[in-house]
Amino acid sequence: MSVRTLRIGLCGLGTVGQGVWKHLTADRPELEARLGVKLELARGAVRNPKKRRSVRIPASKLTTDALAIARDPSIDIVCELVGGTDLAREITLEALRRGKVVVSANKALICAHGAEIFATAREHGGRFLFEASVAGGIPIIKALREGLVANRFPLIYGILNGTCNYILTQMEERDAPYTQVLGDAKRLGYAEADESLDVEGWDAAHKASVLAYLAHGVWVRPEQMIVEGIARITPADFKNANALGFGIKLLAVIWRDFETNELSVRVHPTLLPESHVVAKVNGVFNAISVQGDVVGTTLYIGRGAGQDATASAVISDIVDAVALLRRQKGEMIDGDFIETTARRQAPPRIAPPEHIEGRYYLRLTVEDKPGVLSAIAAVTARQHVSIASVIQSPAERAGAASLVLTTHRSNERALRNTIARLRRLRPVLEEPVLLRIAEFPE
Ligand SMILES: NC(=O)C1=CN([C@@H]2O[C@H](COP(=O)(O)OP(=O)(O)OC[C@H]3O[C@@H](n4cnc5c(N)ncnc54)[C@H](OP(=O)(O)O)[C@@H]3O)[C@@H](O)[C@H]2O)C=CC1
Ligand SMILES: N[C@@H](CCO)C(=O)O
Repeated sequence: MSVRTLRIGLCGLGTVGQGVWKHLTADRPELEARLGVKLELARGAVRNPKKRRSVRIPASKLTTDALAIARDPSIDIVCELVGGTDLAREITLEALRRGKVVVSANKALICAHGAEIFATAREHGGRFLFEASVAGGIPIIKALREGLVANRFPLIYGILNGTCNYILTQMEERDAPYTQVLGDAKRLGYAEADESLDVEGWDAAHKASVLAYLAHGVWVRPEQMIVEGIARITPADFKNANALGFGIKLLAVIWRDFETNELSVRVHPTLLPESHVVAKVNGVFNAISVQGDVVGTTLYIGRGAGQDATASAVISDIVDAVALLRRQKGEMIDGDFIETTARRQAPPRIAPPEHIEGRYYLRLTVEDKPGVLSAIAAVTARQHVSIASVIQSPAERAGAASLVLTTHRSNERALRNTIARLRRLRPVLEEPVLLRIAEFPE
């Protein structure tokens, strides 16, 4: 019996694409023996074919026309690794309309166009696989969709951006300047082509949107989330957090109250108790805690970005794609691909800010003179925000003091109102810095 050859097209041969090319080339004999097919890295699309790359790719296989790969009838599996949402959407839809399997690492694309992509796949018998889109090498999509299918998920939280975790770790451990560490993260291939997506929290928001869809069956847009990045965190915040017994992590939190049927999705720098396992996850590593109503808490840790970890996830999807393609199309049934683990129940509503509760850390740079603290306390009191502790230290600017307040339990609405009023106080010299204090179980 002749062995079937499956042809793979890689749209994008940057950090991730070259990793896939490298490892698939090295592992091909082993994979082919296991899968019972021949795998051919048939074509690759790039913007600049003359660019030097870390893998050797015959010029005859390269094109600048990524859509030609999506439309090529001889290509069975299309890997969309160009990034962005415009060309990436076109590649994905063109390939799915032809019944191909599309493998993607592109969380921005899924967050913006996931509903359209899944609908197109369903309509045309294509398949869309996206393990690499969340948490790099951690198989969190498989865990949610397959391993935890028996569960509902009241709480999913964790570190979803490797670049930010790398930056925060380096700032805390080495006292390294923010811009220098960001430059290192870019050189190491962790950061997005537009690094503001990382440091402003949007990349983690895109990933949280993908996880929220898998867990709850609704697409939550970034505008419906609280999204705050790490750019305003200073070495003083690490010092203050340490003094209070905390570390600082950029966390994504997906919380659902099944009684009120409300859902909130947010991304923000968070103070985590130093003893918390997620607080100890450093560098480019990601960590995701998933609380299931049947299983309890499960935790996933691994490299969240970078060439090899991401290639590992893409290759796992390619292997799944081979299994899907080996089955007769006519025999495919809905159940062989579970799109979301969410139950068939009324979709959740987005929780209003007054229902999102927690404790807060507020850093203010203020004039160092009598009456300032009481003016600030009057504002918090009017918003029913109760202060738990105050740390005062000299600020960097002359004549100013840095005030760090921590609060008892309050809510997002009250804190928003508090900050809006504090901004208007004359002795408050800079934009307040607000961090959340985690209250998660271990
Ligand atoms: N880097 C990482 O750690 C991770 C990245 N991802 C995601 O993977 C995807 C790819 O990321 P990454 O590899 O880092 O990105 P890169 O910027 O390194 O690579 C992008 C690739 O796409 C090619 N490309 C861009 N525009 C076009 C175009 N118009 N036509 C043809 N080719 C084009 C580029 O060509 P050329 O090389 O000629 O410029 C390059 O090869 C993104 O969606 C990203 O979010 C997901 C997980 C981890
Ligand atoms: N820029 C992303 C890549 C992985 O999705 C990160 O740093 O996490």
